Amino acid sequence: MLLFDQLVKRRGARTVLDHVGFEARPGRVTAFLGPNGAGKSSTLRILLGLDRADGGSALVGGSPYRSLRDPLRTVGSILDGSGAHRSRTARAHLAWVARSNGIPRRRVGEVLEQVGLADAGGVRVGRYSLGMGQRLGLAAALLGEPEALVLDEPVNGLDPDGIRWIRGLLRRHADAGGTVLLSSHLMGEVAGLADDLVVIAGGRIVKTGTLAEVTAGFGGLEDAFFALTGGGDGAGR
Ligand SMILES: Nc1ncnc2c1ncn2[C@@H]1O[C@H](COP(=O)(O)OP(=O)(O)OP(=O)(O)O)[C@@H](O)[C@H]1O
Repeated sequence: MLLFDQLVKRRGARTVLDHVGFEARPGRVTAFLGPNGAGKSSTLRILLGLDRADGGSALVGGSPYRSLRDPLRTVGSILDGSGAHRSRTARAHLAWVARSNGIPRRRVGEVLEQVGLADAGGVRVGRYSLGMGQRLGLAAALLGEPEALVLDEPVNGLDPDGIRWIRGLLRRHADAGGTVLLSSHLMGEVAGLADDLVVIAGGRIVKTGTLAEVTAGFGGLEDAFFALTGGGDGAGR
């Protein structure tokens, strides 16, 4: 379970997160939807201990990320690409992440297989396409077999096959009891995948609910999204 409660973040005089509160529950895929600049990455960065909130809390299974004993075994994440050095091979990168987190080496081969990079594990990351980089980021997120996955714009750079593949992977993770939270600024991507939607605009949560609940009274998710987010104007205040 991922729980955000009254989260406030200020940057200078601007409030970029204004009492953001929602939850992502086990067994569900939760999509965090909003236009560019709405506050999705800021929210996820606080959850993952990369940034501090000015108010409120963000908890992973009841604890702040920084106090987790085994973070990679609790929550796997993708933020800002794979984080791998260009001169390293994918296998070497994953082996390093595994070693520094006490994760058995055998997991490296398993996750490469799981994300469809088994044949590209020996290739330097600098030669990877955008889509391969996304797969590598997901491999690192899966290394510790975490209960929760937190993915910032995971389908960016994936082709239609890749999008179908990641949908299946996230669906299986949730069906096995895991928690999945993914952000997106493209509603079409999440329509066929998410159980629950959380819509943010201008640093405020404007709607939460199931796909049916969020789209009720609108022509579809796209109409709902534009109506709720004010036509895509997500610039904070
Ligand atoms: N390091 C920073 N310094 C100053 N302002 C920032 C910083 N990071 C984000 N912001 C601002 O905070 C607001 C929220 O940005 P954030 O990246 O969280 O939005 P987002 O919903 O993830 O958008 P995108 O889809 O473009 O990544 C924006 O107005 C952005 O310009």
